[in-house]
Formats: sequence, C-alpha cells, structure tokens
Amino acid sequence: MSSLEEPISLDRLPSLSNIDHHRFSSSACRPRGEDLGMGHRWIEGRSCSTSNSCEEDFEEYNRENFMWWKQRRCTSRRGISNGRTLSLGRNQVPNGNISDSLYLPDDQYNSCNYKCTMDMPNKLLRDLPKYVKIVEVGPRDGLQNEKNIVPTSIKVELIRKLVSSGLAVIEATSFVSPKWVPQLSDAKEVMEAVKNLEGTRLPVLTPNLKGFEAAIAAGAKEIAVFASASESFSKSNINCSIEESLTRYRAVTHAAQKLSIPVRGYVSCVIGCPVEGAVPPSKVAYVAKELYDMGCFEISLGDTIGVGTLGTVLPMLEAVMVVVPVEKLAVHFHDTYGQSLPNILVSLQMGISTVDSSVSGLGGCPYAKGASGNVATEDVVYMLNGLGIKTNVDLGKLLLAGEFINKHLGRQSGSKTAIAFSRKTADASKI
Ligand SMILES: CC(C)(COP(=O)([O-])OP(=O)([O-])OC[C@H]1O[C@@H](n2cnc3c(N)ncnc32)[C@H](O)[C@@H]1OP(=O)([O-])[O-])[C@@H](O)C(=O)NCCC(=O)NCCSC(=O)C[C@@](C)(O)CC(=O)[O-]
Repeated sequence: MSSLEEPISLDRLPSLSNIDHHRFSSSACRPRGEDLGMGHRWIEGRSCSTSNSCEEDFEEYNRENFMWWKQRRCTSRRGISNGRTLSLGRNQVPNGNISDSLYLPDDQYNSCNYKCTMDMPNKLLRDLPKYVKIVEVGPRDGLQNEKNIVPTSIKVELIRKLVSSGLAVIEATSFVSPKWVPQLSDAKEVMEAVKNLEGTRLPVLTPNLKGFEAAIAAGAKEIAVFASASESFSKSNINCSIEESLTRYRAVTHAAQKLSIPVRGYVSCVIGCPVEGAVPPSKVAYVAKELYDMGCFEISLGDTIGVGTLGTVLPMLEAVMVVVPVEKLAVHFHDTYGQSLPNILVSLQMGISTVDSSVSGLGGCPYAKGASGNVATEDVVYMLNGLGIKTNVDLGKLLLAGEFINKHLGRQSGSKTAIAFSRKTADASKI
C-alpha cells in the first residue's frame, strides 16, 4: 500500500466529541419547527434524566419499532402472494437477465411506502426527506478512470439506458484536457449524441473557460466546476492553486450566467486528500461558500478518496451548513472503506436531499491514487426504496444499465444490490 492509499489515521481527523450535536439538525440552516436535531438523537440516542424514564423510553422505543416491523412484514407477505413478480421501481421491467423472476407490485417491493414513512413512529427515520434527487455520475466520474478507452457509442448507450431508468440528472462527460483525461476526449461527440434526450438534465464538467465554451458549443445546457479543499489535490488535479481555480470559476460562472446556464460546484477532498491527509472542515466550508457566492446553484461535497466516516462527515457537514443553506448541498461519496451508505443516511438526517452516485459503483479519480468507485446508484436506490423515500428511479432499468456497462468492461458490478439480483439471491419473501 503506498502512502497515498493509506487510510487517514483517526488521530489526524476531527474528533466526534468536538461536534455541537444541536447544530446537526437541518434546522441549523432551515428551521423545521422541532428544535431537537436528528444528529442529537442519532449520536446520543434518547436523552433521559433518570434511569426509570430511560427504561420507559427504551420500552416505548422497542414497542414502536416492533409495531413498525410487524406492519412491514405484513406488507411484504401480502406482496409475495403471487410468488413471481417483484417490481423494481416505477415501472416493471418485462425482461432482462437480472430480474426476470423477481417481480412484485411497487408498494410491496418497498419495505414501506410513502404513507408509511409519514406515519412512521421511528424517531431515527422520521425527519428523512420524502424525495431524494440522485445525480448519476457514472458516465463521467465512473468512466474517467477507465484505462481502456470506452467507445463513444457505448457511452451514449449507457446514458440512454440511465435516462430510461428515470434518473433526473446524469453527468454526461467532461470538457477537460484530453491530455489529462484521455478517456473523455470524445466529450463533444457524446454531448452531441445525447443533448436532445428528454426528461433528464445532462450537466458536464468544465475546468475553465475553454472547457465551458466547448461544452456550450456541443449543446450542454448545464455545467459543473470543480474546486478542491486541498491545495495539493488542486495542483495535481487541475494544475493550479485553490485561489487560482476560484478565479477561473468566477469567470466561468459569469459567462454561464449570461447564457442562463446553471452551474453546479464541486468541492473535492472534503474529508481527506491523497497527499495532505485530513482536510479541516473550515477549508471545505471556505471553498463551498466561495462557489456558492459566485452563483453555483448547488454545492456537491466530494469525499474523493472515500475515507469519511460518520465521525468525520458530520463535523464537515456541520461546518458547511453554517455558510451554505442545506437545501443547496449534495453529497458525493466514494466507497473505498464501505462507509458511503451510512454517510449518506446521516447526510439525509441532517437535511440534505441530493446524493451523487455512480451506476455499478464505477469510478475513481485519475489524480487521487487509491480512490475507489463512487457509491453504487443501485445500492443507494435500494436503501432509499427501503426507507420509502422517492427517487423516481426504476431499479430494474437501472440494473439493466449497470449490466450493460459491466458486460462491456468485462467485470462484475461494484453494486451489492446488483450482485444480489443477478445471482437471484434476493429472496422476495425477505424483502
Ligand atoms: C484544468 C486543465 C485543463 C489545466 O491543464 P494545463 O495543462 O495546466 O492547462 P493549459 O491552460 O496550460 O493548457 C494545456 C493544454 O490543454 C488544453 N486545454 C486547456 N483546457 C482545456 C479544456 N478545458 N479542454 C480541452 N483542452 C484544454 C490547452 O489548449 C493546451 O493545449 P495544447 O496547446 O498543449 O495543445 C487540466 O488540468 C485538466 O483538464 N484537468 C482535469 C482533470 C480531471 O478531469 N480530473 C478529474 C476530475 S474529478 C474531480 O475533480 C473530483 C470530483 C468532481 O469527481 C468530485 C470528487 O470525486 O470528489
């Protein structure tokens, strides 16, 4: 393991005990009536003044959970009565290798439906968003690190399949230097082929005005700029300092505003940097605020090398939420240490409702050695379905998109959900 791949040791990361639990709640930026933040409950559990009241609380908590679980099981059991069909989202998929024998009606696939979430007594889950916008980054972040050049036609077909799954936003490609990222040197051709696809926004990454102009000429209607919270990563990724990158991005956002082109802003290395190690939350907050102030409509917080845990993600989010409204934030986790799903869950509990992910967990950054793929979109959708949170993504069609790209790449999916369905180990009676 090279020094770039070593996990950041705990003593170099912010301590959980430094966290102001009351400020985890989305109410830090967006008051919601109830003052007690989710973070307070999540980290500290139910607070109680006496041991008696604590036991009563605990009994009540168990009773509530038991009722909820019972309700879930009843719903699931009713759902498998026809034995053959398992719905994987909005629409059923009539054929395909993955899910032929696994169809159930929609509300029975989801362990609890929307109404159930509204009524859910479970204190830990009550404040979750009702809808999560998924930003699919597979065609860009997912493919940019692939050594063998993926033909343009495969990239275009992947995007088509992802569009048909109902994803609201799919990052299509990057208008970066082909010398730096050869895999995406066909950005113009990809964009021209997909620009008229309807029903999905197709943003592209642009590192400077040159990239912005090329993206617009190719038909892009939305772009993203990407800064770093780590000076070293900024240099290795885009060959300039953080301040220089912000100056460039001011020029890009200014040009975009004139054309009414929405600009998303990324902050990478929000937890750790492959060169510098732990990145302080204050630096992340600084870059996030700069991007927000220059007009980015959304700030995506990227754990580029996937080292974040609840203990480091929480203080980072807390710091950023002080300067950028929570509804303008997105989270972007790479799954190097398998922490993405808990990190996403806690982000949702803090009020964030936009999540980046990559079909089949494809991905990695060419300039962040050791970084693994993004969290798999299939796994995120599966988790959100289970929580009764709407995404409008048809899991069956998403699985087929993943199967398509993995077949081309000649590898197994990085999504546990996809693997479970492909092996038909997903037992409908247990869902
Ligand atoms: C920023 C640059 C261009 C600076 O690269 P540079 O070499 O410093 O730029 P330059 O201005 O000196 O130009 C060098 C050459 O590149 C050309 N050039 C210049 N700009 C462009 C452009 N836009 N498109 C096409 N070509 C371009 C330019 O015309 C020139 O061509 P030449 O005269 O030598 O033939 C380069 O470093 C670059 O392209 N970097 C991008 C690297 C990249 O894409 N990394 C992966 C992004 S993923 C990420 O950042 C994290 C994220 C977002 O996923 C979130 C997370 O996971 O946490």
